[in-house]
Amino acid sequence: MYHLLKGLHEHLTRKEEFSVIIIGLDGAGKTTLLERIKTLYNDTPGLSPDKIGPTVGQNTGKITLPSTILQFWDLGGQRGIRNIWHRYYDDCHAVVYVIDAEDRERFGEGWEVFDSVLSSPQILGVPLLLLANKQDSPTALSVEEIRHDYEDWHQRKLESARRSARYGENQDGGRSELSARKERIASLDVMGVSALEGTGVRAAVDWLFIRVQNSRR
Ligand SMILES: Nc1nc2c(ncn2[C@@H]2O[C@H](COP(=O)(O)OP(=O)(O)OP(=O)(O)O)[C@@H](O)[C@H]2O)c(=O)[nH]1
Ligand SMILES: [Mg+2]
Repeated sequence: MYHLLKGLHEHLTRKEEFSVIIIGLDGAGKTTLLERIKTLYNDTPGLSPDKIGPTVGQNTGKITLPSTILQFWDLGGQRGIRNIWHRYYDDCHAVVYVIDAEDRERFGEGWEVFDSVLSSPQILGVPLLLLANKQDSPTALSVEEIRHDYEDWHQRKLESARRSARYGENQDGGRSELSARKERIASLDVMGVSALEGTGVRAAVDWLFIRVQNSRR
């Protein structure tokens, strides 16, 4: 009887675990975000921002929510180590792409990388959240401005590719993939956060919590 009840209790209180990867250019604030999430949700606080250096490899963190565990993988964003991201794609349940909303000079590079993430077939159906970080800075672009900047960049890229007839139809696997990507951009969720101050971080975690439940794979 004891074992039966114990088993039942374990079954009823079991938590489902989901993996979330956090990617984006170096310096976007991914590790600061992960450590902020740990501080907000765990008893043991995460590292303070002044203790965080560039990530070579990965950092992990886990938080417990009602009936759910979110396991985060924060991956280094330096150019030379971005090519390991794809190894995490098969097993992730959500993707967070962080952009430094303050660093206008690197938007182009950020969108180029984001575009290759968007077109990765392994994560085509996986919830994807774009976070415009550093909203505490007076010079940061707002969520709307970030969205427009990406849409403009994408439009320009399509036009220049059309001129050289290399993008979309030919190189990227045909019309269906291009339209899947367009759909994805149209329904893209963008949220503003300050990893440094914690603003918007709970709203982003709520988004992840809801989206991973709704799209189990
Ligand atoms: N103002 C401001 N600065 C931030 C914020 N988040 C991160 N930073 C700063 O941005 C710099 C880079 O932050 P990291 O968290 O190390 O960036 P990362 O994306 O993990 O970089 P890699 O590990 O190299 O990929 C640090 O100086 C942070 O203090 C933010 O919300 N606001
Ligand atoms: Mg880092």
